[in-house]
Amino acid sequence: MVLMEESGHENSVSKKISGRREGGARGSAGADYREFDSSPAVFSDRARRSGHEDWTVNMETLQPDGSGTKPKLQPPVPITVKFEDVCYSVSLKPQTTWWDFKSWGSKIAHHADEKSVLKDMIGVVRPGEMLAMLGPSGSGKTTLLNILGGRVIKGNITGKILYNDMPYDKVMKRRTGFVTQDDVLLPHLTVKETLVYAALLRLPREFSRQDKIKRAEDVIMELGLDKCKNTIIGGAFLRGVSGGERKRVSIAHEMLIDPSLLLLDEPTSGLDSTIALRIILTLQNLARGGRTIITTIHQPSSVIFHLFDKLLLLSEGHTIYFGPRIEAMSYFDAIGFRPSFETNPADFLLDLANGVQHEIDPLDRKNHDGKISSNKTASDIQALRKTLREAYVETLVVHSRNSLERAVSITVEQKQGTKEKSKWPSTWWEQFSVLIVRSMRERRHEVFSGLRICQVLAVSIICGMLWFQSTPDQIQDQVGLLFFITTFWGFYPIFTAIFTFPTEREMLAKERASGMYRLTAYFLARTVGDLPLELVLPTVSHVIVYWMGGLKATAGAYFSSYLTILFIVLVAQGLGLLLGAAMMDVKKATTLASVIVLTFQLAGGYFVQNTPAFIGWLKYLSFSYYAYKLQLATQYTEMQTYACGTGRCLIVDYPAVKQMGIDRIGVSVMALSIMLVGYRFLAYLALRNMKK
Ligand SMILES: Nc1ncnc2c1ncn2[C@@H]1O[C@H](COP(=O)(O)OP(=O)(O)OP(=O)(O)O)[C@@H](O)[C@H]1O
Repeated sequence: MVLMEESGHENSVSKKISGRREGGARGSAGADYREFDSSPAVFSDRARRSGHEDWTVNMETLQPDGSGTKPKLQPPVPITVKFEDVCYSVSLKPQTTWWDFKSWGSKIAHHADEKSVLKDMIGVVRPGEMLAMLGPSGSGKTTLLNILGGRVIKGNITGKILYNDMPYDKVMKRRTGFVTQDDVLLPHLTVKETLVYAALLRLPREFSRQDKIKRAEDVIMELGLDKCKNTIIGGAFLRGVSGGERKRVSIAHEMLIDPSLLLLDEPTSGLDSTIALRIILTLQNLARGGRTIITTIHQPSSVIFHLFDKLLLLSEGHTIYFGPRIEAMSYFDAIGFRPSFETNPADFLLDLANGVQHEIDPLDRKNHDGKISSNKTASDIQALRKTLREAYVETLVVHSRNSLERAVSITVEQKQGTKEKSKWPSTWWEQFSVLIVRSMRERRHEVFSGLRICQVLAVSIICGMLWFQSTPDQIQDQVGLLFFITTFWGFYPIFTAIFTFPTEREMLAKERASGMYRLTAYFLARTVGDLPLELVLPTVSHVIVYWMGGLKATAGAYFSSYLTILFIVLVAQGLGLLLGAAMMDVKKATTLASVIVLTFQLAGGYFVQNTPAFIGWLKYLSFSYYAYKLQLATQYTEMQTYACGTGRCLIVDYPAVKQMGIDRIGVSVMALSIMLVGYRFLAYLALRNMKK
């Protein structure tokens, strides 16, 4: 009965879309659900019968051999993903803050609770198949997808996950595309820039630069992004492409490399039904080309539902169905659940996973618009979920376990390597140069934003006016100006550099997870790439302040003062990078930076001249101290004098200068050089240990 309903439903869908019929009458429900897995033969037969070929949306270029795309990508490597008894749990520690003593007590009193997120997940997806993971919100779809994509490191994972009977490794990483639920893209790049840079980084070395760009353009066409290719991606506060277009860019980003295994987290959420269908059709076409596709999906339309080959239905972290999509309804019919009125099978299955079964009230059955009732009490919901879980486990015991090949455990797997050598898609130098250009393009708006320019110009002009044409005779004012220049350019860059890594954290994690580039290439490109832009503002400011402020008008003094400013900017930038990379949280990093900035400023040698011995060492940590000393040395000589009382005194004897001294310049240069390299090196280490 249900089988007929399902077939009927499929027919009506097929008719609506393509006028073709899908599937035919099948055997009894029990007999139908004899396979845990669908064999390739059965699958390809099904694919032929599905008759969806004429739905194609400009798919020619996505043929398995890459026809229509020049040059040809390697044909996909067939990948079978098997997972068995996969469990995932996380420990929920009580929230403790160091300043809240009460929370310490609660931490001691309560042991961390283990939260089971996934329990005994089992399944297999073969090349050519598209698996949909369906389930209510919070049922564990994203978590399982992340685990299958090798992207979960926190928590406790047990079970077996194999890719062609091998563990997940670097080779697999580069064959895998992963589209996250939130689109992780650089907001200031255009669609075309985003995809061209991705192509340059991700496509194999055999491709020439022109070929890579051509591939990006082809994918833009395939995903219908041509109209918006020159529009910026945008973000929360920056108008860019639409949500649907952004999602398609994320998918295009992965499709560029023509991955053999493609994982997608809710690729259709927030899209209208036509675009959603188009995306799923694209994925189906990719699968037909021999790829393995695994996607989570929230609430598919019936049309979309019928495009999936396999279905994994989750309920509260448990599987309640895994198998061919076409057999899902017959399975539930066989265990006593069938829709009592015509409905989208996906809705029916989602309701079941939610522990709800809608029925037309028998008393109203005669009425055409009969009332829909559902057994919704909490205990009923739990009972239904339990029944479904148990029924699935029972079915699994009888039918399916044997069809999954046994494999070594996940812990053993991780120690084994694959024989195939992992290769970076591009050379270090290529990675560096693409990343440097990308980073400069992404930041061009930021660095030259009108606001920043106005800010620096305003401060410089005000500063120039306040100290207008000062002379060494006004020694107190002039050393004040030198200290101000040092502190301003010593701290301003910290607060811009702090944002560098935390704001790109997700991007970095995503790109590193897909093996796009080496961390050294990214790190150097990100830090070196910003330099020319970061150095323009201090250059402009220095011209204004130096000449308005009446500082020493010789080329030697001007340029050495200028180089000192650039030096301090670089050191401060390094400290900002370190704080950002170590904290990976802008709020925390800025708070810590403000404490450090104040400490360095106070210990810089201008405000306090007689520091107590126990804290006197602090100045040696302050880069302001060394930079201020260098600035003094650029302006004054040993024998230079200033007007004091009725006569003239040596500048080196003026208290603020005397306690700093203008000798031993080499030590200051050395100290700043160590900081310049040291902060960056520590920042790199912090980035390397960044939690995903
Ligand atoms: N690291 C973690 N710490 C605490 N809870 C976690 C963690 N990872 C997952 N969970 C919990 O596991 C459950 C499943 O989350 P998951 O994001 O996989 O659900 P989902 O089915 O993808 O939901 P949605 O459709 O809303 O995205 C949620 O209750 C989530 O809060």
